[in-house]
Amino acid sequence: MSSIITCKFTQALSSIIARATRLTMSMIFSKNDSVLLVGEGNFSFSAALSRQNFNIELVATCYESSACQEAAERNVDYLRENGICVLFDVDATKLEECPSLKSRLFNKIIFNFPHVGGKMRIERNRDLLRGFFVSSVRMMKENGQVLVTLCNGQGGTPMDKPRRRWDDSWKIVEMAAHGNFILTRVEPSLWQSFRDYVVTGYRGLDKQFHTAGSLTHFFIKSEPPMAHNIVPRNKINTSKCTVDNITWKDMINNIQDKSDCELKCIYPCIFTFDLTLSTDGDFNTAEFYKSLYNYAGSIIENIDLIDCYSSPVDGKIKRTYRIDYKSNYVPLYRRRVVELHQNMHRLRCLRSIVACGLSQKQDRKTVLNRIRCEVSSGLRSLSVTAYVHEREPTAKPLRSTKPKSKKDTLQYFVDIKPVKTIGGQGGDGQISFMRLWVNDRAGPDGGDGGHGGHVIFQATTDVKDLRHIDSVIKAEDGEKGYTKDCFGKNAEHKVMNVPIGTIVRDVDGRILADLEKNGMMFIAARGGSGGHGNAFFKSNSQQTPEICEYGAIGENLQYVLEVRSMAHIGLIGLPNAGKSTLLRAISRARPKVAAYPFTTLKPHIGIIQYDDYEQIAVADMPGLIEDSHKNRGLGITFLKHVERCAALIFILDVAQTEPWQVLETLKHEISQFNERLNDRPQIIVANKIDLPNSEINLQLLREHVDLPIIPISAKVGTNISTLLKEIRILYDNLKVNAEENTELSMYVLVRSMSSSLLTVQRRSSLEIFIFAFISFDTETPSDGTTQPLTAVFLNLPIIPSFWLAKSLALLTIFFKHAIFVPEACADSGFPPPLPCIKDAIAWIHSFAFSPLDIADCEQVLDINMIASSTSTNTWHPTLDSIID
Ligand SMILES: Nc1nc2c(ncn2[C@@H]2O[C@H](COP(=O)(O)OP(=O)(O)OP(=O)(O)O)[C@@H](O)[C@H]2O)c(=O)[nH]1
Ligand SMILES: [Mg+2]
Repeated sequence: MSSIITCKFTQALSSIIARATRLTMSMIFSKNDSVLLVGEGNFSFSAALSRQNFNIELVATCYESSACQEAAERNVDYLRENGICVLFDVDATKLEECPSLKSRLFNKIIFNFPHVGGKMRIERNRDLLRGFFVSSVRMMKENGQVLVTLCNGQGGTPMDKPRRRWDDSWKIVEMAAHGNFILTRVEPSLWQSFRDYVVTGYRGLDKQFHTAGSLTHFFIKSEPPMAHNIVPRNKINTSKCTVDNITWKDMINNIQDKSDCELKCIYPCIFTFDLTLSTDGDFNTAEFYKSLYNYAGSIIENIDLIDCYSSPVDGKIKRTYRIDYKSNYVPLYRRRVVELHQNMHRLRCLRSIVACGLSQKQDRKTVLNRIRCEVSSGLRSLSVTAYVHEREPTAKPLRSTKPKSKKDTLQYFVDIKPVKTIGGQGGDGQISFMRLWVNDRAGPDGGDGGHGGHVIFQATTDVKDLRHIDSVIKAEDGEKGYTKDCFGKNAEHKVMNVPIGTIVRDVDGRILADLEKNGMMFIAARGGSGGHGNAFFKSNSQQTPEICEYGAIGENLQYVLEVRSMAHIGLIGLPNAGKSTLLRAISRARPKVAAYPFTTLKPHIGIIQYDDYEQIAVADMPGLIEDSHKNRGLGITFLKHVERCAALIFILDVAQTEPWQVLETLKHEISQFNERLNDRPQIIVANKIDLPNSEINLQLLREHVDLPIIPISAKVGTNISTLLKEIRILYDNLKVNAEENTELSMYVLVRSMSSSLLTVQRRSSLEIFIFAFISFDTETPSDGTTQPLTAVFLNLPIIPSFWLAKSLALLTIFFKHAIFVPEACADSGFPPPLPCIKDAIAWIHSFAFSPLDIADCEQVLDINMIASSTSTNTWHPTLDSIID
């Protein structure tokens, strides 16, 4: 009986839910609406919506190029059977690029649970939303709506329970503003009653999103801010407002300026920025408010005077106002408001603006930026590059919101490290004899020892310096052999990660390897091989050998590791110029700052992050002084670090007199270390412009130095953003130049001339084939030539002699030029280079099918013969000339 009641109750409940759903849906969809569904992972939502029979025209799209799951395939079949258009490969941020959607407009565009995949990618999810709104505005009919359903907390509106921090949310209202949409409604997810709707999670069907508390956001199109919609129609009469302490709220209180637009944006964003004015005494607040009211009164929520002070530079009174921008009708996003805010300079009545500070938080009490120079003329002419690139889009530096660590662990950048590498010892062989109960002399069964591990340096992006490398690196030893023919275990190789671009030198300074690509390895010390056990020595004549081998000792070699590129940019300046302060201001690095010279003794690296995920490394250096090259101060040996920076920033303290002399000194000192350092791209920065006299010194510096100068205050934070933009422009130029140069660069790096293995890498797309013969047949054949036994193909593995003929012939098909490395033969005690190479050429020539152009080969050989008489390093220019 009770089960019948339950059953009836359930039926009644589901029919009520179904009716309620239909009612809600009928309020959303009108008859014959064309609806575009975006990002339909498994098409279950499209199928569920079509089953409701709302008389609407559906187009279902998804990002993937096919339906990968069975359920998705079923849904697609169902949709197609019912005449619904299903499109694959549709990017939600480029809807207009889809050929089938190009000429169509829709009443509704629905995007449920947008996500880029992976966890915690807030920035990228915001980009997705922004791109979607910008794209969908082109696909909308007039009065169309966009519906976006997000998980609880993602949207960042007060409807989210619990509400996340604004900067931790996807900022849907601001992202929609990029497409000129405003939020008009937020409802608990409309589709919860769709039984068949299975939300695809970011890990596929099996891990779904938490849809509890999800919200559907409704957006409509609006107009971007223009004069007619941000300037209020009702004008202010300021004749009565002569009091100086009048507030913004008082002034606009009596003005009812209703917009024609009926639909209001709910939960609009508020943007708060500061404005600093230089006043001459008779400042009229009412007139100032009126100017702002007539400029953008509809979107200004409030204005507060937050600071009023007398400038130590020019003695004028500075007034800092904090302006809140907010609109219920016009879509606002940060960059748009920043432009509006900065355009205030154009207002004649506001010519005295000295700074447009951008405040991070509303409740912040301090004035962030007090730029002491006139914005309209001064700032624009600060730097040629800044001026030229002013209108070009440059990536914006990101400010880290995470607080810096308070630990006082000093972390220096280690870019040179001498290391001793010891390969593991091979395990000893075992002597043992098997005894069985029927055969107590079953023979020798001592196993071999395992091989010792190698020490390997591997280039990886995971590490940036050599701080973690110990001065002695020893690989594990192999295990000894066991009885019963059991072999000892080979030891694991010891792989040490080094930064990409690490150069391995031997103790004499010769370059042995350049690990310039991710994953490249260099075997620094080979482990010894394991010794044979006595079972190995069993022979017909010796059935019970009582001998075994000891494991071989691993190689013990010393190297010097060097990181070729330390940072993109190096900071050069006198002690106390503010280099460390600047690095602290622009990055999360924490070099020590103090008012005494030579605070910094070793380089520090800081990373500047940009909003296009580019990272620029900046190195803080110890201070340089006059006659550093004569070993005054810390000397100039630390400039070897500067050699590894692609560009330089000269920091001058303009609070001191004659800063141009300082610049001369710095340039002279670095030229004493390496003349070519002065040719590197540079930026000149005038620091400490917050101090008295800096204005005058800056002016004089400009007269003496004919280069762009960026005035900053590293301590106060003035003009840092301009500097960061300049750094980015410089970096982009560097990248372009680097890409152009790599085509023709090529290095030949030889590990150890006396060793039998050479390591050479090809660093260009040119078809050059490099090889060396490392051993020759000692038995001279009748024709008097020697024959190569083993060759090392320097960009290929070792090829044994019996493969040599064929392999060589095959290889020469693919390569236009060949380069011999003759030193290998010379050093390994085999015939002297010249006859040996001639033999080799004759030998290659003897192949009937060899397509190798001997003329070319000989020409190359001539050059190489000259090069081979000098050190390895001199090969670089030689090889470059070959390529040229
Ligand atoms: N007023 C003012 N003081 C600054 C500014 N930049 C740096 N300082 C001060 O100058 C002093 C030296 O700053 P550091 O950053 O240690 O200088 P440094 O160039 O790294 O000095 P060394 O490491 O000794 O070469 C500190 O007391 C800073 O507070 C600035 O822009 N304005
Ligand atoms: Mg310092």
